[in-house]
Amino acid sequence: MVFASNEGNSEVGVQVGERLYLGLDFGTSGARKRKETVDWARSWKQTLFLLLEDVPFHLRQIIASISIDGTSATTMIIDSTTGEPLWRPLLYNESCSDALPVVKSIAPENHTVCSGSSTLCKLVSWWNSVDSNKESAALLHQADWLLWLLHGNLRVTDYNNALKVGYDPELDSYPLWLLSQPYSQLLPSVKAPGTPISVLKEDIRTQYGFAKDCAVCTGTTDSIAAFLAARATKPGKAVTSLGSTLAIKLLSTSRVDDARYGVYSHRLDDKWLVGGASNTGGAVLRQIFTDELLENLSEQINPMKTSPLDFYPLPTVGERFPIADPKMVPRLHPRPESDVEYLHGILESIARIEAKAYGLLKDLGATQVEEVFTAGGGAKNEKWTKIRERVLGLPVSRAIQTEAAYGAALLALKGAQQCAR
Ligand SMILES: Nc1ncnc2c1ncn2[C@@H]1O[C@H](COP(=O)(O)OP(=O)(O)O)[C@@H](O)[C@H]1O
Ligand SMILES: O=C(CO)[C@H](O)[C@H](O)COP(=O)(O)O
Repeated sequence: MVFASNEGNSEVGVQVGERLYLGLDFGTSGARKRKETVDWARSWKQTLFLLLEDVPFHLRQIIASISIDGTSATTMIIDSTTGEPLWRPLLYNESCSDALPVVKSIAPENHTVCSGSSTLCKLVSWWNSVDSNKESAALLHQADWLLWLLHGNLRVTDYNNALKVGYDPELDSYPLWLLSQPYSQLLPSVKAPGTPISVLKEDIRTQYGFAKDCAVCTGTTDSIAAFLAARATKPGKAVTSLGSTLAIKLLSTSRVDDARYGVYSHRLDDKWLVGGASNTGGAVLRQIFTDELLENLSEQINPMKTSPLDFYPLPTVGERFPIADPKMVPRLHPRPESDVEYLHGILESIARIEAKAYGLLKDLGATQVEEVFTAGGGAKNEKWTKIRERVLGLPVSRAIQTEAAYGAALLALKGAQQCAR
């Protein structure tokens, strides 16, 4: 949870008349409860209200707007009247490859939806597996559903979250091949990220003491929120989010989409955020080392030395980008005796995947990457930054704001500015 202020910083020392803008990150570990929690929807809802309670009471009255980011392609099938889930949420990295042949038969070749983990595959998989509730169902993404709990208007999303269900952000509409399907009635209406939808619901506002005019605005995906937080505005600037996964976003003047490699382009105003998300990243590190050990071992690494170890670190079977292969097997052997060498090999192997990813974006026609900012938990690892700089052959630095929640707060600010017009 992060506040942005109209004074341009994220400190919460408040001046008279100042307003604050609240961003909540429901990224992979941002606002998740424990791993063993099975009822995701209940857990997210509880966490949302715990976060509202965590906002210091004296600040609640001056919060002008709220926005939320969530994991991309985390799909909820809900009752269109009550908003209650009709099915368990299908998480961002789940693959519904049973629906892939059908989706491939209706979508253009190599379209972003042609991946088992796309929102559209999840929708089609659900549609084909149930007999009841089809008429009353609606589709929302994780961030949309949480925002609905705050503003009460069902069936609204943003064009970033809608990308993987097939929304075309260039045409600003769902394509005809999608609208002609029987399940198109489930699709939410689409707004730009940071669009004010409504004021905070009366009961929540009075219970928690928020202001009467507190606006709830559309959100975005977690890695776009991390990009926004880094405030990179020129084509050629990129953000690598080293969280549980490794997500890459490069600001480009040209749009590139190719499901064969898990590459897609999100719209960012009049430009494109080209990239993809690999399943490598911090989750696999956490399977092997504690965060404390990671820090200690990293200190002993000489980042100027090339590691001869060639791994493909994945937490489980399956990769999305730069190789889209749901059957890819993790490669983390041979494990050397020295844990420092082992970690060095893993960090360097992840850096090689990152380098391959940026190389691929260039080959597919995106603007050439010039500089990489890092967000997420891995951003604090200076040795890793040095390794990545050597392997990528590019300047790499930690973003000034590494929290995706800050990007969501910037969207809340954008929404509040629209309200003020
Ligand atoms: N010193 C470190 N070096 C590299 N990675 C780290 C370090 N400390 C934590 N991490 C990784 O950061 C990840 C958490 O980052 P975060 O941005 O919170 O992830 P998420 O995508 O889940 O929101 C963990 O998976 C952990 O392995
Ligand atoms: O891997 C993820 C989980 O942290 C990201 O949510 C995700 O897949 C990246 O998607 P997008 O590029 O659509 O934001």
